[in-house]
Amino acid sequence: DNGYVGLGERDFNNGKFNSVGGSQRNALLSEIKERHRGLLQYYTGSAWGFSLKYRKGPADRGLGLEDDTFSRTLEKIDEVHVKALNTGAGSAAAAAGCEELRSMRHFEFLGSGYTKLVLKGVLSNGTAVALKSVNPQGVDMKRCAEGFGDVEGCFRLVSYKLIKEIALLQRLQHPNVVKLQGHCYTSDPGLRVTAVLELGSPLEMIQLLQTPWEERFRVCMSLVKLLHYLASSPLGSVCLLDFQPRQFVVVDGELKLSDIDDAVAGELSCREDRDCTLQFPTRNFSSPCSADGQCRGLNEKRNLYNAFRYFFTYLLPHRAPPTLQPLLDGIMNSTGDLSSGINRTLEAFQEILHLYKSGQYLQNMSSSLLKDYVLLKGFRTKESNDYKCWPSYKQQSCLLSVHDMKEAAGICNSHSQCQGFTVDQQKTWTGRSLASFRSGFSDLIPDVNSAIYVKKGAGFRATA
Ligand SMILES: Nc1ncnc2c1ncn2[C@@H]1O[C@H](COP(=O)(O)OP(=O)(O)OP(=O)(O)O)[C@@H](O)[C@H]1O
Repeated sequence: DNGYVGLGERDFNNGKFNSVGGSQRNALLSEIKERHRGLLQYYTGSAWGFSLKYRKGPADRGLGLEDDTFSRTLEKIDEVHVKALNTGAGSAAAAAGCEELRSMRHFEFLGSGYTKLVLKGVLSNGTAVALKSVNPQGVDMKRCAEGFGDVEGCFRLVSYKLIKEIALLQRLQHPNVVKLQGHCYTSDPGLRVTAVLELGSPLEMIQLLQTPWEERFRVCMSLVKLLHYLASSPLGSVCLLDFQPRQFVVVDGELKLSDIDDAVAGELSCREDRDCTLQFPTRNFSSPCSADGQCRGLNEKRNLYNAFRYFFTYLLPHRAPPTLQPLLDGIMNSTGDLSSGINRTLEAFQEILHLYKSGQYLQNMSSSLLKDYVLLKGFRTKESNDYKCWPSYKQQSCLLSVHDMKEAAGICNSHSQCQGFTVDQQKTWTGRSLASFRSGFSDLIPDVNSAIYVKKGAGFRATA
C-alpha cells in the first residue's frame, strides 16, 4: 500500500501523468516517493535555516499526505524541493535561474550519460556554463519508460537524480567539485530541472597520459584533496559509488568532480565485521564494524582504492623525476594495499610537491653545467617549430618545465639536437618556468625582456 491506491483517474490526467495501468502506476508512484524521501536527508541541517513541514505518519505512508489527491501531493513534494534548493547554500548568490535560462540561445552538446544530457550555454554576463538536464534518450529514461509506460512520470523519477546532484553540490563546496552557478526547477506542466554548472572539459585519459608528469601529478593531487574533503565533509563521509574518469572534468588543469548523483553520504550500517567488506575485482578489504553499528572508514577506503586503480596506476609514476620515484612508489604501495588512509596520502603528496617546487629533488646538480653556455641577452627566438621531445607542453617543439637554468642546461646536454634554450615568463601551476629547447638559432628577434642560452660553439644568426 503506497497511500495512493484508489485515487481517481483524473488525478493522473492533469498533464503531469499519463494514464497507465493501475499496478504499473502504483509501482512508479512508490519509486517516486522513495526517491523523494531519499532526498530529504540532504536538506536537513542548520545550513538550511528552515524545518521541513512533513508530517511523517506511521511507516511514512503517503508522506502524511494521504488525504490529498495525487497531483496535490506532487505539488507539495515540489514545494519542498523548490524551497530547499532555493534556500540552500550559495543559492542567494547564484548567477543563473529559470529567467536566465529562458533567455539563453545557442546551445552546444558537451556530453551525455545514462541519466543526464549536458549542453554548453552562455549566461548574459558572458560566462560559458554547462547545463545539465535529464537525458530523454538516456538508459535511465528508457528503462523507466519500458517498465512503467509513462514518459512524464519517468521524467519526474529521473529528475530526482538531478535534484540530488543540485542538493549535494550546494552542500559540498570545494575547489575540486564543480561549482553550481544556479538551477531552474519548474513543475508546470511537467517537472523540469536544470543545473547550471561551472564549465569544464571531459577528462580524456589518453590525452592525459601524453601530458608532462607535473600535470598528471596535479590531477592526482586534485583527486587526493577532493577525497580528503569527502572523508569528513559537511554531510559526513561521502562515498563515490561510481568512480570512473568520466565522472570528472578538468578546469584549468584541476580535476573536479562533476557527476555526483551516485554519491552516498554516511557510513554503511553493519551488524558484524563481515558486513564491512569491500570487494574489488582483484582484491578485497575489510573494516571493523563499530559498536554503534557502522563500517567506520569504509567510504574513505573505497574512494582511495578507486583513486589508486583508476588514476594513480596510469598517471602517477610514469616519467616522474627519478629522485621522486621512491616516494611515488610509496604512495602506489600504500594506496594499492590501503595501508595508509587519505590523511597520510595527502601528506605524502604535499611532501612530493614541496620537493618538486623547491628544486630539492635536483640532487647534486653541478653549477658548472651553465659554463657550457653563452648568455645572449636582448633576444628571443621566433615562435616556430623545432625538434620535438616527449612529453612536451607543445606538440611541434620541445617545451619543458624547469626549476632553474641549471636544470635546463642539464636537459639540453641530454638531447643530442639541443643547441640552447630560452626560458619563458610563463609559469606552470607549481611556479616553475617553461624552457624552450632549440636545435638552432637562425631566427632570433631582438627583445629586451628575453635572453637565450646558446651552447658554446653553436652557430646562430639574428634576423634583425
Ligand atoms: N561541468 C561540465 N563541463 C563540461 N562537460 C561536462 C560537465 N559535466 C558533465 N560533462 C560531460 O557530460 C557527460 C555526462 O554528464 P554526467 O556524467 O553528469 O551524466 P550521467 O548521465 O550521470 O553520466 P553517467 O552515465 O556516466 O553516470 C560527462 O561524461 C562529461 O563529459
